[in-house]
Amino acid sequence: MSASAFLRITRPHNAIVAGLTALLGYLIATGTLTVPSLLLAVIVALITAGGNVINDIFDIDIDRINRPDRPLPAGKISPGAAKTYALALFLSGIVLAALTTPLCLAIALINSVILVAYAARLKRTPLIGNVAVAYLTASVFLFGGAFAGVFGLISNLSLAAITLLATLAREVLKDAEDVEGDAAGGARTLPMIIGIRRTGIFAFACACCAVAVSLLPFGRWWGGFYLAGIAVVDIVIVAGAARGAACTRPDCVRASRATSILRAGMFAALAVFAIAAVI
Ligand SMILES: CC(C)=CCC/C(C)=C/CC/C(C)=C/CC/C(C)=C/COC[C@H](O)COP(=O)(O)O
Ligand SMILES: CC(C)=CCC/C(C)=C/CC/C(C)=C/CC/C(C)=C/COP(=O)(O)OP(=O)(O)O
Ligand SMILES: [Mg+2]
Repeated sequence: MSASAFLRITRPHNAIVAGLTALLGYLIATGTLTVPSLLLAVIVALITAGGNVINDIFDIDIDRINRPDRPLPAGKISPGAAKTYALALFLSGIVLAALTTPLCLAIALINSVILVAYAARLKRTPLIGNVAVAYLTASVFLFGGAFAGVFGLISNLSLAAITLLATLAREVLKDAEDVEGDAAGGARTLPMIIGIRRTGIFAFACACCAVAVSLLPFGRWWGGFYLAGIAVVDIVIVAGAARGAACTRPDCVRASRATSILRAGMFAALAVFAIAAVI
C-alpha cells in the first residue's frame, strides 16, 4: 500500500479547494485572515478527505465497474486500512475543530455524520442525497464565517444559499448522466422518478434561483467589480443549466457537458468572491 494511494483516495484537489473555501468564508465575514484562522482550512480538508475515503469504501462494488482505477477497487489499499484511515481523518478534523469555536465544532460534527450517512445511504435516496451534498458544499462558507461568531455565520448566508442552489442543480444533472449505472447499482435517484427532462428543468430552476441570489451581495457589501464578475459567471451557470434542460436522455446530458460547465462556473465564482472580498 503506497503513500500515493493514500493521498489519491482523499481526492486532494477537492479537499484543498474546500479548505481554501473555508478561509474565503472567514475572509468574507471579517475582511481579514489571521494565523489561527488557517486552522479552518486544515479542519475542512481533513473532514472532506474523510468523506471522500468513506465514500469510496461504500462505493467499492460500483467503482469496480465504473471507476476500477480508484485505489480500493484497484487493490492499492485494503478496505480495512481505508476504514482506519477514514476514522483517523474525521477524528483529526474534529479534535482540531474543538480548538476553534462551539459553532464550528458543531458544524464539523454534523458534517462528519452527514458525510458518513451520505456514503452509507443518502446517496441512494432520491433528492435527499443531492440536498446533502449541496448542504455540505454550502456549509463550508458557514463554517468559515462561524469562526467569527454567529454574525460571521450570518454574513455568509447569501453565499451559502447561492452555493447550495448551484450545487443542487449540478448534482441532479450528474444523476441524470448516471441513470443507467445507478439503476444497475440499485440506487433510486430523482431522474429515475421524474425523468431526465423534468430533472433538467428542475436543475435549470435551481440555477436561476442561484443567479437571482447572487445579485444580493451587490450594493450591500460589494460594488462594481463584483457585479461585472458575477454577471459573467451567472451567464455561464445559466447557459450550462440550459444545455442540460434541453435533454431527454442520459447520453444527451453527458454530451451537453452541462455539469462541467456548471463546475467551471462555480469555481470561477469562488475567484470573484475572493477578489471582491479584498478590493
Ligand atoms: C450562481 C452562482 C454564482 C453559483 C456559484 C456557487 C458557488 C460559489 C459554488 C462553489 C462550490 C465549490 C466548488 C466549493 C469549493 C469547496 C468544495 C466543497 C468543493 C467540493 O467539490 C466541489 C466540486 O464540484 C466536486 O467536483 P466533482 O468531483 O466533479 O463532483
Ligand atoms: C465544513 C466542514 C467541516 C466540512 C465540509 C465537508 C465538505 C466540504 C464536503 C464537500 C465535498 C462533498 C460534498 C463530498 C461528499 C462525498 C462525495 C465524495 C460525493 C461524491 O461521491 P459520489 O456521489 O459517490 O460520486 P463519485 O464518488 O463518483 O465522485
Ligand atoms: Mg463514490
